[in-house]
Amino acid sequence: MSNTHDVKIAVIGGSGLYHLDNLEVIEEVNPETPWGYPSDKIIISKLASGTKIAFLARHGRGHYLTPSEVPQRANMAALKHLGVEAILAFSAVGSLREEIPPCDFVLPDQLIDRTRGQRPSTYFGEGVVAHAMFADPFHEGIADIVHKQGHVLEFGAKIHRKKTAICMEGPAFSTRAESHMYRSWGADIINMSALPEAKLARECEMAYQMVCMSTDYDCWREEEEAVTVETVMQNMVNNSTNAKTLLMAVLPELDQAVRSNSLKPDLKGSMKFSGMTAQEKKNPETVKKLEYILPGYY
Ligand SMILES: CSC[C@H]1O[C@H](OP(=O)(O)O)[C@H](O)[C@@H]1O
Ligand SMILES: Nc1ncnc2[nH]cnc12
Repeated sequence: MSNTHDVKIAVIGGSGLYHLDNLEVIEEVNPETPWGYPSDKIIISKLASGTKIAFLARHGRGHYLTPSEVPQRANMAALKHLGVEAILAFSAVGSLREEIPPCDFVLPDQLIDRTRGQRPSTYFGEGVVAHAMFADPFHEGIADIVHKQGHVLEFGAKIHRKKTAICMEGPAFSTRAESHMYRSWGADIINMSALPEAKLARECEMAYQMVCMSTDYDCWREEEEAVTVETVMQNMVNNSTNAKTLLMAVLPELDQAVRSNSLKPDLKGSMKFSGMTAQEKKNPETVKKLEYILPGYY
């Protein structure tokens, strides 16, 4: 595994968050993985403290990939191969709850899948079968660290945790009937990006937490105008300032936790015993591809 960059933390920027400011850029990398190239070049930067972070714009800088087109297997594989162990994944979300107004932040702990099977969502198959544990799709230890720094948020924004996200296919927004249905299912926020990103991070044994930024009330609130890209991007101006402030507050403790191996739960090694396929039945080509993310496992 190439750990030459010594970068253990990655930040994924979503809609409206295409770069981080005021960081010393060390290098831009564009690795070809066995699943193709990532969404864009990965920017490796250094904080004043010396902490390095990798930044990847999920839809590409200039936003040219729809949520369904994001090469999520390549994105997660490239980060894993760089040596990343923890990911803060920012996402613009619609709120399905009165108490989560636009500009509030949310750390979900649960996830409902409403994607349509169009997105490659696993590194397994083609002759190597394995099943990752996914009961808790986000990382509680990272959520604890982020939540503790919620007080730095400006513009009156609050931070919520232990909420349920729903990930839809898009790219069109939901109908009112769907929005009401998601509320009745217990979902609190909605986006188009959490899956398969969270699942692939788990297969790569990387600790992954989405940091969601509310941009709108979707379309369930009859008295409110239904969500448009214009509303989302207006609120993303404040959200993106808050995301950068929060990040700077969170990184020192997260870096310390990752480097001292004290981030819990520890996912390292979790995929080692998840394989089902008999040695003699494994497809050597797939085994070779998997070496890129989980060397020596299969
Ligand atoms: C521009 S509104 C819909 C779009 O915004 C979110 O993107 P991201 O999660 O990358 O911030 C949402 O998931 C949709 O892709
Ligand atoms: N209402 C919404 N539905 C899906 N994804 C979103 N991202 C931001 N707002 C959204």
